[in-house]
Amino acid sequence: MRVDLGNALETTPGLTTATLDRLDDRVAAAHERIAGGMADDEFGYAALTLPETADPDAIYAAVDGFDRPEAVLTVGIGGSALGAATLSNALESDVDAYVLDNVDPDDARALLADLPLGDTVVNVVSKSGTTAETLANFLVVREAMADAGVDWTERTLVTTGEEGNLRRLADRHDLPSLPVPDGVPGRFSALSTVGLAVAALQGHDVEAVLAGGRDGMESLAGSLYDSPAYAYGAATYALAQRGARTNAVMPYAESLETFAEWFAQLWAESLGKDGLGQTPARALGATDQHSQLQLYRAGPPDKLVSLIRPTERAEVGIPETDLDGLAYLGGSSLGGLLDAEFEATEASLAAAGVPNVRVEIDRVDERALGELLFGMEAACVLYGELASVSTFTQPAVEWGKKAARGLLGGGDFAEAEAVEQKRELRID
Ligand SMILES: O=P(O)(O)OC[C@H]1O[C@H](O)[C@H](O)[C@@H](O)[C@@H]1O
Repeated sequence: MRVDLGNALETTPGLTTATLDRLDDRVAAAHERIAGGMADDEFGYAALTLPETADPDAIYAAVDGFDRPEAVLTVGIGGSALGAATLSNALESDVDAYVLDNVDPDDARALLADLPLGDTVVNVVSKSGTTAETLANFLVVREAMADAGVDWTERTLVTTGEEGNLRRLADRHDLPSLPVPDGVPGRFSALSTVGLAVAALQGHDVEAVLAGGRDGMESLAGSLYDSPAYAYGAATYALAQRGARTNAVMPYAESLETFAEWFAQLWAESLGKDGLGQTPARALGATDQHSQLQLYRAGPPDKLVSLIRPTERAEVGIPETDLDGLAYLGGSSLGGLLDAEFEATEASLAAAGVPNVRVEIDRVDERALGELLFGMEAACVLYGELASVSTFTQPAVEWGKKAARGLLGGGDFAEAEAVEQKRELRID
């Protein structure tokens, strides 16, 4: 992963090299804290050791019993789904991957009607084993399988913590199961059993993903000038301090569209604390040049745009044409056009004084994705250290989970009472 901060200099809000130099002492101290947390397997920091501690053989062994399926359906939400989805939507496979995260009845019904249930592996993932959406969806999927005459116990893989409803269910039915590693919050679990089981089921090279993560680990250092991940974390932090409240993440590759979703959870849940944080916005280049870029360039000067691209792409030539005004496209390629759009967007933002950061990987493959996921996690942890927030908790999300559970009669939660107190100003 390579990071180029040039277009964040002398912008509004903006950085100067003097700002970065001053920040670098704090990066050194934060790096020591992070390295210490990793060495002691502290909660959260342990996620950054996954490239070394995750066991690919255990993952392969857990999925071994399922002959290459036609499809894999992940039932999970947030950190229990987005890492796996990022990998499966980035990498090609003849095993189709689907995610059931939301509890939208129309969507669930349509998905289940289309799936070849007899040849699908259901990958249920929940760290807590109690998330209402995941368990409800799983009950629906299980019933659909039974209705279709499929023995769900033969087609289900469970990934969960040591306790909770899902662990009990796996034990009761002797289902193949994987543990969620200790000390790893869901949004930091992409490089663990949570994110990698689907990759294994799809025939991807799990070891290469972890090797990419190790590349990322090795590039952590006590100076932002020596570490692309820390350069990204430090620059985004400093820009946020100066007013870049929104970070629009814009990969220039369809295959990385889900990466932006994964990033959004990582950034929002980890850093949105104590009135601080940076709102992640999801965009896709070049498509969103034609919808969102106007705002990013000419709207309120409270944004940073992160432009992400692979430097190698598939070669698809654009045929020559003698149509007036289009001849310039002929002989070029779709990738060449996309790269030109990427560079034009950077320049257009820079010309308007809007800070933007370039993040590049060599190509969209297992190794580069492992490095990218690790790099952004490390960037986020560094940002959290610099901002002094509790990066690895999500109390605001837990509040809503309790309120919903209380409403559904799943226990006595004071949070549910707040729902009754909703104010109204109705216009019918
Ligand atoms: O894995 P689970 O326990 O089911 O949790 C799934 C998700 O639930 C919550 O919304 C948390 O805020 C997320 O961080 C988590 O990823």
